[in-house]
Amino acid sequence: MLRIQTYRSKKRRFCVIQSSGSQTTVFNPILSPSNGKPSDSKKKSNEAALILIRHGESMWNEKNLFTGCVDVPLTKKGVDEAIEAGKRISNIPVDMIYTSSLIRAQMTAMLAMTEHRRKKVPIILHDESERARAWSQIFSEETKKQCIPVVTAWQLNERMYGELQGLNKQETAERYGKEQVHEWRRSYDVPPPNGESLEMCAQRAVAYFRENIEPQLLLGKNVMIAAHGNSLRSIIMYLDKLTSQEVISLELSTGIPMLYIFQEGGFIRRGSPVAPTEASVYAYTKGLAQYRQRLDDMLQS
Ligand SMILES: O=C(O)[C@@H](CO)OP(=O)(O)O
Repeated sequence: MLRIQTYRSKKRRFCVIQSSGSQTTVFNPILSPSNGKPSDSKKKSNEAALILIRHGESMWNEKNLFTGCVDVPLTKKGVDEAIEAGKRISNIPVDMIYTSSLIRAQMTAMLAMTEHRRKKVPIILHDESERARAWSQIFSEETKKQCIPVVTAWQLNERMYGELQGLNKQETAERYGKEQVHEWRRSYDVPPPNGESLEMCAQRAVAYFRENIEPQLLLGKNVMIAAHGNSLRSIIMYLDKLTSQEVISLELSTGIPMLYIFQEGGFIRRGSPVAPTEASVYAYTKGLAQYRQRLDDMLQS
């Protein structure tokens, strides 16, 4: 069973961003601009878009090494995948971005946003110290409206792969047997040696999602999460109510964004937008269709 921290409804009323360590920042959300540009979120909405994206190919994906919490950058192919993912979601509103603290997820989020038609600038919030917070302030309200806050959270990091980190996946399967390695990689509750099982990964990733990201969705904020194969598998298990058996066969490709609509407290899976011109995606909700229309109008004028 998933063990998820109980979540107090009181928290849902505040924009509280909890990031690394014990520090909690009260964030003043970037409000909808009033300059005729498309408003990305509605203040009083019970509907919001949620985009999940696994990072593009990393240099250790390419070498077929167990990566886990080792901080490895994207390959050239991974960069291209992130840009391609950005094209797929270029018409979906994004008000806030959450990434893990690992560079491959952060690169993916940033590269994807270079393709977004709204052309807001993603800005990483630094709260590692009081000084880091103070020194990264923006002093123009107008500029703030054209930015997207990016929250980095270690809780969204890849599952810690223990003593498998840095080992070749093929060689490990030859040494310990395919079945054992498959169990370590895909089972719900069997941890790799000295590492995290998916269940342990869920205890931090899903708790973070529920405590920090769901409140934003409830406020009508459209959110993108750039994270990892297993931290996202645990979140999808929660969103899609998968059993510990069903999650075994859940595989995520690198760089493919997945869209959910958050509506009346529930999540509706909408697959992956295939191209910016994929009409059906924008017909999912009236809000998305209207957003896209406003983008078209803005870019024509
Ligand atoms: O090596 C890793 O960290 C992960 C994701 O790339 O691998 P796996 O497919 O075994 O979960």
